[in-house]
Amino acid sequence: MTSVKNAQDKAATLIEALPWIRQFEGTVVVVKYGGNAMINDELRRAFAEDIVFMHHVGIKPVVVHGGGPQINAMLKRLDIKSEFKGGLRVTTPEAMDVVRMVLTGQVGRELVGLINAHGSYAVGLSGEDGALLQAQRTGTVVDGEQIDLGLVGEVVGVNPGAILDLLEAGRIPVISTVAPEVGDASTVLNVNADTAAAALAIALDASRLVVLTDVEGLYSNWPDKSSLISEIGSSALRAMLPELESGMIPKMAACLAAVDGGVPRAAVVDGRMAHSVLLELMTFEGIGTQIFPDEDEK
Ligand SMILES: Nc1ncnc2c1ncn2[C@@H]1O[C@H](COP(=O)(O)OP(=O)(O)O)[C@@H](O)[C@H]1O
Ligand SMILES: CC(=O)N[C@@H](CCC(=O)OP(=O)(O)O)C(=O)O
Repeated sequence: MTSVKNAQDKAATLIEALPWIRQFEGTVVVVKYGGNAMINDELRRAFAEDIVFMHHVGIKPVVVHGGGPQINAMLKRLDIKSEFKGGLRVTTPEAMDVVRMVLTGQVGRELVGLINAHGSYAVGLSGEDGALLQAQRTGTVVDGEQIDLGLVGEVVGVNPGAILDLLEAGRIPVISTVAPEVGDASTVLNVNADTAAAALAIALDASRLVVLTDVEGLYSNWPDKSSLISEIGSSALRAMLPELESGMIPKMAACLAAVDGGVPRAAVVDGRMAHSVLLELMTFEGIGTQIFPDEDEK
């Protein structure tokens, strides 16, 4: 009897996914995989399974990855100092070489390998390939003071041609977020992966931006973990932005930019939970924090 009940539960779970599969079929979903969410092999494998599952039900996943902790580890090994201001890494030319090497040569390669354990789907590329991203140097403001971040860029242009070609060919693009500087393609800039994922989601007309990180979502009263916000409209989030700290600043600014730019929903979910991408996309409740445009306010 138990096994029949188990089988029925499994069938119910599959059926729950049906309206979502219908809704997202044929659409682009940009999934940002944060370095802090790449905790162990089991979770990384579950992430790759979610992406391959999406591909097989007719969704077009585009993976944009981070790798902040992995960059930190390599900088430490090489004895290069690095600090964050306003959630962004102050990037010297020496650090930039490491950022590019780790994101494109290490983290991106590993993700491609994990996805391709299921078949030859994933193709890795960076913002430099096919002039995918163009970036402009940017600073940040901390406590009212303008800070120079060095070789850090914000995305000012996206050439989605290379991605669209890959999607058309049935591939899964895996993107690392270093980008040539506008007007000087020989200089590469370090772009925060959340920022880049939002720009790509807008340019690709994505139906969702899903951001995996190492917290359940956005807390209204960080670090009080009882204050998880399950959904928030764009104006309310805009009002919260000046209060946010560290990595949540670029993350929430990116979700807001995506929704303002026409992406119907952005969500921040807990990448420490296996299959968080599918749970967010394919269940009625979703998980984490979902950001919606003001006009959808109930
Ligand atoms: N209001 C908040 N709600 C949730 N997390 C917050 C908040 N403010 C700051 N944080 C911090 O932001 C971190 C996520 O950003 P970050 O470390 O850059 O993640 P990732 O590597 O996934 O991009 C969380 O681990 C948490 O320490
Ligand atoms: C400018 C800037 O801060 N760039 C990030 C790029 C990687 C990233 O965004 O990684 P996560 O998503 O894991 O945080 C950095 O150097 O760490």
